Amino acid sequence: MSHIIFLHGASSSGKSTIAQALQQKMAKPFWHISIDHLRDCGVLPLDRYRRGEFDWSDDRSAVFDGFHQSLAAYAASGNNLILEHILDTPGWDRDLRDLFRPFDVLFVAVHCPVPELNARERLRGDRPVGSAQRDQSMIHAGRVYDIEIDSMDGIETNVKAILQAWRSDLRQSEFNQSFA
Ligand SMILES: Nc1ncnc2c1ncn2[C@@H]1O[C@H](COP(=O)(O)OP(=O)(O)OP(=O)(O)O)[C@@H](O)[C@H]1O
Repeated sequence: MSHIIFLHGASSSGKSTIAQALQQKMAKPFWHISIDHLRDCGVLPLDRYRRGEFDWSDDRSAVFDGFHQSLAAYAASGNNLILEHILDTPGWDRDLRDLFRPFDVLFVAVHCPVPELNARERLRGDRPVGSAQRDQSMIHAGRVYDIEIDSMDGIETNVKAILQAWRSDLRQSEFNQSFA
């Protein structure tokens, strides 16, 4: 059975940083995958959306549906995934729970204190400061995780905690088959 380690946190909470470090520590190959990777390698005609030639709101749903189904297809073919993603749209949680049913999913909350989130956004300089704070205040509500980590504990501690949870085989999140 393929494994999916799902890092769920606001933008700038540290998901990519943790995913990269975790990938180096796993005893088996794990893909590190995110919608950002599609965005950044030219799969989508982003410049044409930005110029207004296409309307992103017409296409967003199809893009993410395809992304979500591709994740399940990768896993169904025997690939293990470290997924970083944000469940910020109604229905995505249900879609992913259905798609990931055949797989072993470790659902990880990545938290970060608000002043640090704002500082990271300020440093990145490519997004409005405060948007991550807004996301963070909403995306974790009602979620049930296997493990919750705080980015301020440091990458090494976070990776160790995730590895320990993954190896424990104890799964209690909303992605678990027996979750009621
Ligand atoms: N533990 C940490 N301590 C200090 N800085 C960190 C830490 N983790 C990440 N950062 C920094 O915070 C910024 C955002 O980190 P990262 O890209 O990992 O977050 P993310 O959650 O993947 O964000 P996004 O969803 O926007 O891609 C980066 O500049 C990164 O270097």
